[in-house]
Amino acid sequence: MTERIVVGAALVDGGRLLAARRSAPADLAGRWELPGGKVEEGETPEAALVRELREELGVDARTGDRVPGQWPLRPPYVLQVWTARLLPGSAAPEPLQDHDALRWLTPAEIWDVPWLDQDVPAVRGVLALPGFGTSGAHGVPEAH
Ligand SMILES: Nc1nc2c([nH]c(=O)n2[C@H]2C[C@H](O)[C@@H](COP(=O)(O)OP(=O)(O)OP(=O)(O)O)O2)c(=O)[nH]1
Repeated sequence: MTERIVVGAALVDGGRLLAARRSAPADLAGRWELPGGKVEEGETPEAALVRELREELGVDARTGDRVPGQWPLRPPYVLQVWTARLLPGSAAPEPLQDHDALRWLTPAEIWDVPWLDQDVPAVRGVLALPGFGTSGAHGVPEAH
């Protein structure tokens, strides 16, 4: 079976990570995830992430470094994560599609929400990024 990629964004702003609560399907609703979605045929993961963030949250974002690793989801999907930042002038994220709540979490708050089980190792990877929690050093330089 060919592996298919789901991309998740480690969207960081002011030293906080954006977490999104899923509103569907029923078995995932109420749990928290990294916003993102399935990479479409012929699309790069980075382009898919920018598209998904626009569709789901109404934001303009750019991707930075990839968080090392990949995590199995329901076959054939695997989760890969990229750091991302809002572009200057972007709207603030809103839960437009797939989510019913958003939270910006400091590193100390990161385990305050019930992440999807399969996201826990990915979120650990985000926490391990050099400098996460100290402004401006998340693998994505500040946009100017
Ligand atoms: N976006 C996202 N999806 C995740 C995460 N963890 C996880 O298990 N998933 C699952 C939920 C879904 O079954 C699948 C991604 O599907 P999606 O519904 O977000 O993707 P999509 O926007 O492309 O939706 P669609 O084309 O299927 O309607 O991966 C995560 O951190 N982020």
